[in-house]
Amino acid sequence: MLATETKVKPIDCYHYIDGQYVPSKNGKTFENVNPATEEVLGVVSEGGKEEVDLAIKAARKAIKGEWRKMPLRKRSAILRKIGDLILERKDELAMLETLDTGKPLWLSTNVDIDRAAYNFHFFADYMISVGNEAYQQDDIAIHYSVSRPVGVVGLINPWNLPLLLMTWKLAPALAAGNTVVMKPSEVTPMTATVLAQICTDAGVPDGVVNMVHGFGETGAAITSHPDVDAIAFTGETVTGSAIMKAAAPTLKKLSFELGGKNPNIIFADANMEDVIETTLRSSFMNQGEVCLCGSRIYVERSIYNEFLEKFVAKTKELKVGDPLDPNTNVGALVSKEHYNKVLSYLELAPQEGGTFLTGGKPLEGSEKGYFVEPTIITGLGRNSRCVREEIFGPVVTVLPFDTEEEVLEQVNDTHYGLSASLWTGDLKRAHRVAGQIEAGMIWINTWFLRDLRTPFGGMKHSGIGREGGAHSFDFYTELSNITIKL
Ligand SMILES: NC(=O)C1=CN([C@@H]2O[C@H](COP(=O)(O)OP(=O)(O)OC[C@H]3O[C@@H](n4cnc5c(N)ncnc54)[C@H](O)[C@@H]3O)[C@@H](O)[C@H]2O)C=CC1
Ligand SMILES: O=C(O)/C=C/C=C(\O)C(=O)O
Repeated sequence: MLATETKVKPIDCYHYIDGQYVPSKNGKTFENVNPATEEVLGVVSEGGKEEVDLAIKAARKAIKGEWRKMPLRKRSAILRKIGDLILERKDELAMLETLDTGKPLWLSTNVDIDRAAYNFHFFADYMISVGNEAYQQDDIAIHYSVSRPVGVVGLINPWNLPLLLMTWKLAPALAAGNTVVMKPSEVTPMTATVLAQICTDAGVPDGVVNMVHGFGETGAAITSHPDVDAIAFTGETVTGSAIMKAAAPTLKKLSFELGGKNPNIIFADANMEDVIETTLRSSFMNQGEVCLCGSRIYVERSIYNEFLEKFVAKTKELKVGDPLDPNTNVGALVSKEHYNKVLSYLELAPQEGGTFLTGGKPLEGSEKGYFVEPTIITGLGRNSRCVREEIFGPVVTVLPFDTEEEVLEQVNDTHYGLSASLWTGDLKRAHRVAGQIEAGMIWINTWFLRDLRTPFGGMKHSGIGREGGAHSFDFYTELSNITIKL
């Protein structure tokens, strides 16, 4: 531990199959490392084809069981209970999340774990309020639709918001009556391991929630398995592409939330104080490891210098370091591999003509842990790799622009299309520009303001489909239309 000792002990992570924690049959494990200290937190069972088969078999059996037939109100009450139990175990879960990810403990507590509970509370309410379509066609016929669960769903997740993203998929999947096999990231396995037990404690029948730990090969064994009906995935764009290929022979339903290189567009008439405060969050929250972070910042030329002066000054005030210290703003990057990836872009930036206004290097004086100083780069060309590629760390590029047309052209000149944040005091311009940005989610004069009913997801190489409210239900259900001739 660094500054603060903790009573919560890290856990070894086992698979969860048919309501039981189980090790791998062949005893294979790998180490789980705390990215802030480089200490080994524990071991994780590494699942192979055998564990994936067992988990899918349990889920397949359970799909015929009581879960999907359970009265809606009872299933909803179980979802609510899962949310309650997450909140009851909030301190423990927050600490495990921080030990696994390196993010500040206050962030795990107030964002990740709160939202994980809310994902269940939201869908517990949502599931009892939705109905299906019905149409009367003159005096000829009545058409109505009935829904059923998709079946066995594979939920595959990354390491940046481990419990938040797992529950974002698990809650609607369960609400719709499916059974699941979860595959958390190999880098952050602890909170999903606890979540599996919480589901059982809340009354979810055995076999409905299963989990297999492991690397990409374990995920691939799920995505290619003939007895899995659908895959919901969040992670890298190239992984999404590999999953699509693996899922093709068995024509699985797919939901993808992939990478991004999101623009912040700041016009001269925006409220500078709000701009600076929010840009600080959209750049460096969670060490920049949020798919929605705005890492390409475009500023209208007349306020470019003023923006940079204020933004750099505030960035320099950010405290980087011990995730357990309540004053820390930016913690450790999630793993050595990811740290090296981010550092490789910091090496590249000057070669591409960039200048660091702050940061640009590992945290000074830090001997252990994967800490990188929040970094602002200017002077890069629009085609430089640092401007075009997803770095997924505390690194932003800032470029000036002169006209609306010019900035829109640059903003849309990318394969990604996840989110954007647009800043202006002119309402007409706000609507006009927002309507032309090729992204799934656009915030005006704010960032990461969420309502779980809204469509969440990306276009182009940033994803397929949308999550949230009715959109999640669309994915996790199959519809049959029934027509009665009058
Ligand atoms: N936009 C987003 O939401 C996120 C994007 N990323 C991006 O991805 C990069 C790497 O992060 P990772 O977690 O390693 O992402 P990843 O896409 O490699 O892994 C995400 C999950 O997919 C699994 N997986 C990997 N290969 C697979 C395969 N062939 N078939 C099935 N499952 C597979 C992994 O084990 C993990 O559970 C980051 O540097 C960042 O650029 C990471 C996290 C979130
Ligand atoms: O659902 C949310 O509010 C946030 C989701 C964030 C991601 O999907 C991500 O960072 O990968």
